[in-house]
Amino acid sequence: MNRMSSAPPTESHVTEDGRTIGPVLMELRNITLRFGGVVAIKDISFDIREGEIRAIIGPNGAGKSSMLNVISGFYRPSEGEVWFEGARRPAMRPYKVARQGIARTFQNIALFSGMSTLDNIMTGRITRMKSSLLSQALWWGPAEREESDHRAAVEKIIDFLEIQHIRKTPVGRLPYGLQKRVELGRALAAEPRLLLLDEPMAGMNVEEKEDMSRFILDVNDEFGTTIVLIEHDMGVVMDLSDRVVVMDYGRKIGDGPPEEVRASKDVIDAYLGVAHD
Ligand SMILES: Nc1ncnc2c1ncn2[C@@H]1O[C@H](COP(=O)(O)OP(=O)(O)OP(=O)(O)O)[C@@H](O)[C@H]1O
Repeated sequence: MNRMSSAPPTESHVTEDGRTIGPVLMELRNITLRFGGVVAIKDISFDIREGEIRAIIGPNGAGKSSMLNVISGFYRPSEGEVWFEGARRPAMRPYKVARQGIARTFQNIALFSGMSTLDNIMTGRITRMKSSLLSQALWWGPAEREESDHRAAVEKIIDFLEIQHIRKTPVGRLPYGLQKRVELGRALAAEPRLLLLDEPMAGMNVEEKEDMSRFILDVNDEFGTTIVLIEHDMGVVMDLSDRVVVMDYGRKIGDGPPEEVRASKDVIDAYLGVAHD
């Protein structure tokens, strides 16, 4: 499926499957990230357009998670700049980045296992809560009204992800695929503009992968959410993404629509391990 055509950074265009890809939402400019002597990312630049699904792929240790952490604001690059919505993003704490509309899921599930599906998704609303902790604790005035608004938003997500039947179940008792779906729900509860998914299909069986793929596409289609995902399953990457960044040893070795990247000799050599014709 060709879901992407190139367009200038300020212009929108419509994909073959009828989705609108807007102007550049985030730009990574010459990002280098060092951990002591280890250079995890070496001078990488790329952009992320509004409404697109952007994949980051590469072999183990290529620097994908490090890049996601730069995008999320968890890591500050050693060199280079992150531009978000047309402005250079200053160094800021992760919760401030979250308030800018960036949410993520993790490679290993990071839910509260003793809490219900509903309560876990509710924690995703924290960045949108306005009333003070004291008024929430006292269940006072504005806090009560706010709580019911948040509750309504969470119920919508539960319907959207088709998890009504497990809304009261402690997530630790759920099968893996459903836990990943709850984690997606928690990220969606923040109503992000940019959603970062770190290996959303890892450890899933075929059916669970199909379900997750469908939900990722639906989130993108229905809410217009821009999505960046790291994924090892090449079939999934090729089906879902508009554009793919390929990393190897901290460098960018490919960037473009999936079919273009798949045909690149550098990428085949580094990552796919497929014999050349
Ligand atoms: N916090 C850290 N401290 C030191 N080195 C790190 C740290 N995080 C990552 N690295 C190193 O940076 C490099 C890139 O790691 P990273 O986890 O970003 O790669 P990856 O592509 O996500 O790998 P994987 O697919 O295995 O998750 C590796 O050499 C790794 O050992």
